Amino acid sequence: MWRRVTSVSHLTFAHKSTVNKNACTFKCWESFTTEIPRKEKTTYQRAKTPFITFVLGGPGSGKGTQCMKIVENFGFTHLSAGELLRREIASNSADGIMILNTIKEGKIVPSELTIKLIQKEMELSDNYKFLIDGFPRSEDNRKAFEQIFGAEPDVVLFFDCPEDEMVKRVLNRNQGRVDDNIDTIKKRLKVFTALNLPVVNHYLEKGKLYKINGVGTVDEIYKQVHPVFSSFHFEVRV
Ligand SMILES: Nc1ncnc2c1ncn2[C@@H]1O[C@H](COP(=O)(O)OP(=O)(O)O)[C@@H](O)[C@H]1O
Ligand SMILES: Nc1ccn([C@H]2C[C@H](O)[C@@H](COP(=O)(O)OP(=O)(O)O)O2)c(=O)n1
Ligand SMILES: [Mg+2]
Repeated sequence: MWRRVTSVSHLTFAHKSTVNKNACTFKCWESFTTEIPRKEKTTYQRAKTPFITFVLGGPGSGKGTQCMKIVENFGFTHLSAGELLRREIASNSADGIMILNTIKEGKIVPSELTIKLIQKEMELSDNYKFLIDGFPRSEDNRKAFEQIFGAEPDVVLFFDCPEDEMVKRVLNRNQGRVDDNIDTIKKRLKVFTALNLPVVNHYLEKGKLYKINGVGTVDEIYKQVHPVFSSFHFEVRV
């Protein structure tokens, strides 16, 4: 269910993909009715233009879980910034200790480092559809990405979830993560409010934000997510 919650605007900024350029779009869509605007038939696959989705939301808001369903249904490649950083720690790379200490403190790793890891994965992939999960987490992340890639995302999903629900989920996550403890979670929530919400507001103003109610069962939440992508006429897997 979707409804328009803010005014109409034209996208006039520089964009790598020509498909959405100057397209008339709405500032923000919030789940309310299943009717969301049908995008014109796209040529993403033929053109191999990267289709970039940023997946935002606080810790435990369900980003990774919903990304798995988008991958299953629409064949995206899922790049979790946090997962790439954890892999870097595990590989004992030169930056590993710094990344570990940053994550333990609930802080944000320097943008250039995270972007380098994302970029490497994108270059290794044959796919053109990417979910970049947990990125950008700050205005600095966002600006550095735009500068390095010379592109903006096509879609930004934002999983809106109350803090108490996020804390409950993170404490039950059981993945042995160094940052899934109450002290670090409190710090991460503060960092989320201070640094990530400005990014959310930026994309709201740009007309790219799809705000998803992150409370409910996984399937209930995915029912709000699916129409965002079907509106782009990607092939749906059966
Ligand atoms: N809708 C939901 N209801 C209850 N638990 C959920 C829901 N979605 C995800 N979870 C669980 O909550 C935890 C955090 O989800 P996750 O997808 O890892 O969130 P994020 O990537 O935003 O931190 C995981 O253990 C996951 O299985
Ligand atoms: N863009 C990013 C993404 C994650 N990080 C660091 C800081 C985050 O607290 C941790 C974990 O991120 P991750 O996205 O895996 O966390 P959640 O799935 O939201 O619980 O990684 C970062 O520094 N910069
Ligand atoms: Mg995650």
